[in-house]
Amino acid sequence: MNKDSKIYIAGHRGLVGSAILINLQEKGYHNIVTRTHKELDLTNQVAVETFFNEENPEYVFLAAAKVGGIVANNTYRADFIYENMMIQNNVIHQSYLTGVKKLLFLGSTCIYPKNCPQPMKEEYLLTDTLEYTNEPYAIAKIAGIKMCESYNLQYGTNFISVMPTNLYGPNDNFDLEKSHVLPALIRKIHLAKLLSESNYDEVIKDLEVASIEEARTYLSKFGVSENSVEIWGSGNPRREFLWSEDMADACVFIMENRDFSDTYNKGEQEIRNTHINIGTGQDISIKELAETIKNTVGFKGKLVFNTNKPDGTMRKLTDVSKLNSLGWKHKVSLDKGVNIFLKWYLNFFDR
Ligand SMILES: NC(=O)C1=CN([C@@H]2O[C@H](COP(=O)(O)OP(=O)(O)OC[C@H]3O[C@@H](n4cnc5c(N)ncnc54)[C@H](OP(=O)(O)O)[C@@H]3O)[C@@H](O)[C@H]2O)C=CC1
Ligand SMILES: C[C@H]1O[C@H](OP(=O)(O)OP(=O)(O)OC[C@H]2O[C@@H](n3cnc4c(=O)[nH]c(N)nc43)[C@H](O)[C@@H]2O)[C@@H](O)[C@@H](O)C1=O
Repeated sequence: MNKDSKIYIAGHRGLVGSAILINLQEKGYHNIVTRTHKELDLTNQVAVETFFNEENPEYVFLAAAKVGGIVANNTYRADFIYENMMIQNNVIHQSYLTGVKKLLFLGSTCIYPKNCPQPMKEEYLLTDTLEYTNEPYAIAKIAGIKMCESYNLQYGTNFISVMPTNLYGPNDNFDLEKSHVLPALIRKIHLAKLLSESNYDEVIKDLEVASIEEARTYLSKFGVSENSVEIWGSGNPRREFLWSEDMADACVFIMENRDFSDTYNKGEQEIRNTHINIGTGQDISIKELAETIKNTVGFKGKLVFNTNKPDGTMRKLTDVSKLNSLGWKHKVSLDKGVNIFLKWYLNFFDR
């Protein structure tokens, strides 16, 4: 990519897409094309075809997807498989047809088997069955990896896939039902603290409700009160978390420094491992994460584990040796990230 290259970021208002946009702008890339979901529905084949023919981007970051936490994945199973397959089919196929020079497809570490050996190496893809709560999403993501690989092998395209671990950062989703664990716990524990301080105006403002009674009724559905906060599952699953700006930096680094031909080495094993994990290589239990957030927020109440909610995969620690050997390593530790993230969240709701 050079600084004048025409670059399309699909999903530029999301958690990762917004961080990629800032990262590219900071590095001097200035010919960036974006469309909001409202302006261009990527599940619409004709609209995507028209867009690619009119704009002719040279490089594509595919960061648009139907995304959510464990309960959203398990509840909206049809939406997760349909929308993700449609978005990636349309964007990847049109990128091929219009001669895009390089595309980066964002998958997820949930592509690996439920009981995968740890840490998870790229080569463990398709070696066993998947975790059921997010199987539709994972199958769509595996289809995306195989689509990139297949187009490269048959048509000589240069499409690269990356598998991010759990991410968090500015522009994250804080919806208490649909979000991932880190934003959900920041918001739930912060609201519990506000209740414990009788700071009802702030609770009402955060939840955009009419009264504190309405707020309490809503929060009780999520086990949030002045005395305690409900944590889904047993607290025993372990997760790895990467700050979204680090994720964006890794994406731009790979687009700048890596080609499909680097990963495709003509041996069968290499063809199966064309994707690259992106993570920190360090994980933490949900219980430890909840305690860390509780201390950072300064909440004095209890954490209550609800084992009627799913645990999901017990562990998904990424092996990041491939990424590290390319010369990229994360910068933001989880402790630092949780601190900046809490500040971002408080400023966001202060606007
Ligand atoms: N967040 C995480 O922890 C992880 C994310 N990933 C992957 O990283 C990528 C980015 O995720 P993330 O930034 O968190 O997701 P977000 O939900 O924050 O952003 C996704 C973006 O895609 C857009 N989008 C969704 N559907 C459509 C559509 N039909 N047409 C056009 N735009 C659409 C959304 O717009 P709108 O909001 O308006 O619908 C949004 O801007 C995804 O591929 C995801 O699967 C992988 C592992 C972990
Ligand atoms: C990124 C990744 O995200 C999803 O997989 P997940 O890692 O299971 O994601 P999660 O962040 O929702 O949960 C992590 C753990 O945390 C526990 N947990 C506790 N309390 C809350 C809570 O309040 N909210 C949520 N969401 N989880 C909670 C929860 O029970 C689970 O044990 C998939 O979309 C998958 O497809 C994917 O790619």
